[in-house]
Amino acid sequence: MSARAAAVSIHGVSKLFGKGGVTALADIDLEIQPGEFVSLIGPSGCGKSTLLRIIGDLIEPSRGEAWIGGKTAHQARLDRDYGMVFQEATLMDWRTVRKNVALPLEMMGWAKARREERVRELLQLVELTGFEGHHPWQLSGGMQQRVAIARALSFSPSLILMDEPFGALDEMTRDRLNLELLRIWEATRATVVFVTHSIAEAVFLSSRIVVMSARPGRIQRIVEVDLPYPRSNDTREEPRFFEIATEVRELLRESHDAREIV
Ligand SMILES: Nc1ncnc2c1ncn2[C@@H]1O[C@H](COP(=O)(O)OP(=O)(O)OP(=O)(O)O)[C@@H](O)[C@H]1O
Repeated sequence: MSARAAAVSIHGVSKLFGKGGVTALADIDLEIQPGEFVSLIGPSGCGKSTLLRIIGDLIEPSRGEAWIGGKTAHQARLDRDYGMVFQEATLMDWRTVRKNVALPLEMMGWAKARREERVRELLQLVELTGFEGHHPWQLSGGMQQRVAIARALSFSPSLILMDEPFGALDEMTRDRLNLELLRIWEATRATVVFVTHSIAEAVFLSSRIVVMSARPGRIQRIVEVDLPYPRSNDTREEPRFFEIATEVRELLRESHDAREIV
């Protein structure tokens, strides 16, 4: 792997589901540099999750290639270069917070003492120290997502893939977790690819926003977000924040199903 390889490199990717079925993605080219925070936004069904899953080697493209840090997506998965977080926290209800976060490390055969040390660090990072012995059902939705984020970070992945991780949370909780996610991102220096339906969330978090159009899913435009990091709640009040949000909203309106976007 070359030191200068892109974190994600997508070349001519198309995805067709079933024979003569849905063309979910057509001719996607995208390069993401190490340490970037890139959001994918677009109308429902435009292929955001499909693209994220191709990057994560959960599904194969029908055409084209996905390279991760100079490796094939498949090799990157074998090397555990990914952390993944989905809309549902998918925690194991019968395991405590500590044991949920430790699960990938257990599967990799880490010794107990090393595992415990790592879990301690991770829970500190997501501000859940003190909740080690709780079960998922004793936590709020936002706390559960923080456990899922800690678990995804357990191997110190270089790439974190997030599919609407805060989509099921109320707006206040989402805003707070957005801030926390930026702090974690800055601390880990990982590359993040983030799927969202929320324009405000995309602008607040991202260094670039990939605006997609529907049927078949294509990249309509990539919007640079030139708001400086670290960002704070004040960032959401800046005129530049509104300008970029308006630009993204207008791009989405140009695309057919833009009314589905909130
Ligand atoms: N496993 C599958 N089999 C058949 N069609 C699929 C499959 N997965 C996705 N699709 C279709 O591919 C298209 C893109 O789906 P995808 O879930 O990637 O879109 P999305 O932009 O993430 O949507 P949403 O914003 O609603 O989550 C849709 O038309 C969907 O019905």
